[in-house]
Amino acid sequence: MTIKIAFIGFGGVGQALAELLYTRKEDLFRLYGLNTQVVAVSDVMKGSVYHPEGLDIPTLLQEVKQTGSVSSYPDQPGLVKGWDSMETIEQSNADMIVEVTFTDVETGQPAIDHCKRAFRNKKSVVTTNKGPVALAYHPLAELAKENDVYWGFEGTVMSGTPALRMPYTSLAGNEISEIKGILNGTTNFMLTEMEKGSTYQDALAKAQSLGYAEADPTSDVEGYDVRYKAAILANYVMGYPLPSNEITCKGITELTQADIKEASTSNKRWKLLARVKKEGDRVTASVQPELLDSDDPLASITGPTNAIVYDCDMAGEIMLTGAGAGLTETGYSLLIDIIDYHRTKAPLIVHEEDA
Ligand SMILES: NC(=O)C1=CN([C@@H]2O[C@H](COP(=O)(O)OP(=O)(O)OC[C@H]3O[C@@H](n4cnc5c(N)ncnc54)[C@H](OP(=O)(O)O)[C@@H]3O)[C@@H](O)[C@H]2O)C=CC1
Ligand SMILES: N[C@@H](CC=O)C(=O)O
Repeated sequence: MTIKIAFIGFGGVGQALAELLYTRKEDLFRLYGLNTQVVAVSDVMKGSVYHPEGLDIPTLLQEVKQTGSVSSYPDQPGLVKGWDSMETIEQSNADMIVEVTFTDVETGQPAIDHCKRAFRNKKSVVTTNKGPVALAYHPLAELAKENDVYWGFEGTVMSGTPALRMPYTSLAGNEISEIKGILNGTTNFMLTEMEKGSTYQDALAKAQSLGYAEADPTSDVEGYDVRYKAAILANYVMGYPLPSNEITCKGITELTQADIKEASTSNKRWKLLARVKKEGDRVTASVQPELLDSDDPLASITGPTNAIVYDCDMAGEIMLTGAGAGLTETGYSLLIDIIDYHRTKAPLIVHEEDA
């Protein structure tokens, strides 16, 4: 059973997943009977290449590293170059679209249209792009269902840490009255670096170089990235259609080094917190820096690590902590979804070479 995969977007996260699919290939087959084949990559600046019988992952990664583009992938019979994202989604023989373009914090595009086009063409989608889930969860979930395809988005909240699957599976049956947490790796990393004496600009540059920040880091530092994550938690975990523009949002841009120093002299720490609260039939959410006592479990979360606390009526408070950003970690989140897809959908797929 082979799952044919097309990458839409081939930046840090896309390349990290490609690397995992290659290096873990034998284990994935041995452990889960999972076989994958990358048939297409389509990226704006890094070019586009498609072969119905599969592309060689080390060659793809090497071409991107050496030339900045997959357009230099060696020509061979059947190879197609130059398809844009929509042509790749529609015309390739991929079963699964890996949507890893940048997250647009205003419109969620072009990722929303990529998901729609894929579902209408009976293709499943796994994504770490927050836009489609934060802005269009309900219509997209409906469309995926109508077309009997899979939609996975574990990495949209806390990267490879199972912040969405855990409440869905392991906390099932609880009434969750509040979800709060540190949900952005870049800003938590920056606050930690600034506590150690780094300037705001140096801390941001370091977060960018480590692959934690968004393509436009304004999304991180102004809190828009966390606002999307809070919307995802409200819509997906709490089942409430909370529009992201109804979530009050303040980032860390007004926090100075003096504020951070003053907090630590009084045994406190600034953290950028999201809170999603259920009150009666309503769910409300906020994103803002909060001053926490140093004995608060969330105060001890440093660097790019994130943490989330689910306030459950039966299980009590459950806290989950782990990576909030990072290329391998986020690539891994897509792999979790692909394995899940394989477990639920793959028995339906039969390609000629499997028969
Ligand atoms: N990095 C992380 O730790 C995490 C990232 N995410 C999310 O994962 C996604 C990918 O992140 P990351 O890989 O770091 O981001 P990058 O900016 O490295 O990669 C995004 C890629 O998408 C490409 N792209 C943009 N628009 C299109 C389009 N219309 N068609 C095809 N390709 C397009 C860009 O092309 P080019 O630049 O060549 O123009 C770029 O190569 C983002 O949505 C991000 O929010 C989620 C969790 C953690
Ligand atoms: N830029 C984001 C990436 C993950 O969503 C972050 O820093 O958390």
